[in-house]
This record gives sequence, structure tokens and C-alpha cells, in this order.
Amino acid sequence: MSHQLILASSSPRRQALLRQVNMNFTVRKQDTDESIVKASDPREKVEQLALLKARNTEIMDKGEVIVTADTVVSYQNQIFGKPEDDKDAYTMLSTLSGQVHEVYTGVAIRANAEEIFFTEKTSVEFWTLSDEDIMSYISTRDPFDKAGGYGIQSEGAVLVRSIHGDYYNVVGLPISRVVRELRGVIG
Ligand SMILES: Cc1cn([C@H]2C[C@H](O)[C@@H](COP(=O)(O)OP(=O)(O)OP(=O)(O)O)O2)c(=O)[nH]c1=O
Repeated sequence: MSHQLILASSSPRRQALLRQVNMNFTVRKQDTDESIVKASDPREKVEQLALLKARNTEIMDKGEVIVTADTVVSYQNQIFGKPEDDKDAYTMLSTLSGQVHEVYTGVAIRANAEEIFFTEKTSVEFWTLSDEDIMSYISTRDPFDKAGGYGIQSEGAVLVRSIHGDYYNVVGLPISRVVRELRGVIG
């Protein structure tokens, strides 16, 4: 059967990462109400959300393979998604200042009769940030479409002291693992 890869994501970063490794794919929008997933464990949360996004994506042809993902930041018992406003971004960034947090990205792959999912975790250490560091970063508006309120690939790079694990997982898609898992589905 010939396969057609569909990335069901409006994240420009996820699209760019699949393009970077020369995958042939098309983008399909899905609109998922993320508030219905109540899991408090970050791994469970991103897996459930990625699966929900995959199940909410219409399959239009038998050969289609749907890929979806969800990213959260986890610190102690808190899970941070995208900040709602400046105050929310400030709370997230001041909590993460000087600490190590985890970024979880759950990925779901849905083909005709199968559904697989997995999660990657990357640890990220932030420098200790002054109020001025945080306020000037928020004023760039970079935090607002990103889990945890920062983008490691953009202005947020200056907040990060070290990482352990897959960099691309932090950006929103653990691309090398995704490609390997896809080989098992589309050959
Ligand atoms: C931590 C971090 C997150 N992010 C982004 C990746 C995700 O796009 C976003 C988390 O939001 P998600 O809800 O995972 O994804 P999304 O709404 O952007 O896209 P879609 O559901 O359509 O696939 O945060 C970065 O770009 N850089 C970072 O350093």
C-alpha cells in the first residue's frame, strides 16, 4: 500500500522539523479541546493529548498515516502549558529560574488499523534569571505560543544553561525517534 504522511499540527516548529529530515508530508488541521484531558502526570497527559489529537484527525484515504504531538513543561508537581498572559508567563519563568525542569513530548502515530504512541523526556536547566531578564524576555512576546513560556530555538535560548536529552524534543517533536517509529509503520 502506498502511504501518505499527514502531520496534524498547526505548530510551525513541528512542520519545520519534519521538513528538515526530508520527509514527504502534508499538514492537516485538527482542533482538539485540550481541557478534557485531566491527567496530572505529565507523561500520561502528553500521551493522552497526542492520541486525542490523532483520533480527532479525519482520515480521508486508507493509506494515510497521521502524526500528532503534544508538549508540556513539568517542574515538581506542576505542569506548564502555554502561558495565557504576561503574568502567567512571569510565574512560569520565575518558577523555572535556576532550576532543572523536564520537557515531555508525546507523539501519536495513527495508521489504518494501528495506533502507536510514545513519549520523550528532556531535562532543561535554566540560568538564575533576574526580574529584568524575565520582563525583557516577555516583552519579546516569544513565550506566548510555547509550553513553559519559552522557546529554546528562539530568544529563549539565552535562558538555558544546559540540557540532557533530545534538543528537538524541547522544540516540540523528537524527530529522530519519530522517523524511527515511522519506519516500522510505513517501511
Ligand atoms: C519548551 C518549548 C515549547 N515549544 C512549543 C512546541 C509546541 O508547539 C508548543 C506546545 O504546544 P502544543 O499544545 O504541544 O502544540 P501546538 O498547539 O503548538 O500545536 P498542535 O497541537 O497543532 O500540534 O510549545 C517550543 O517551540 N520551544 C520550546 O522550547
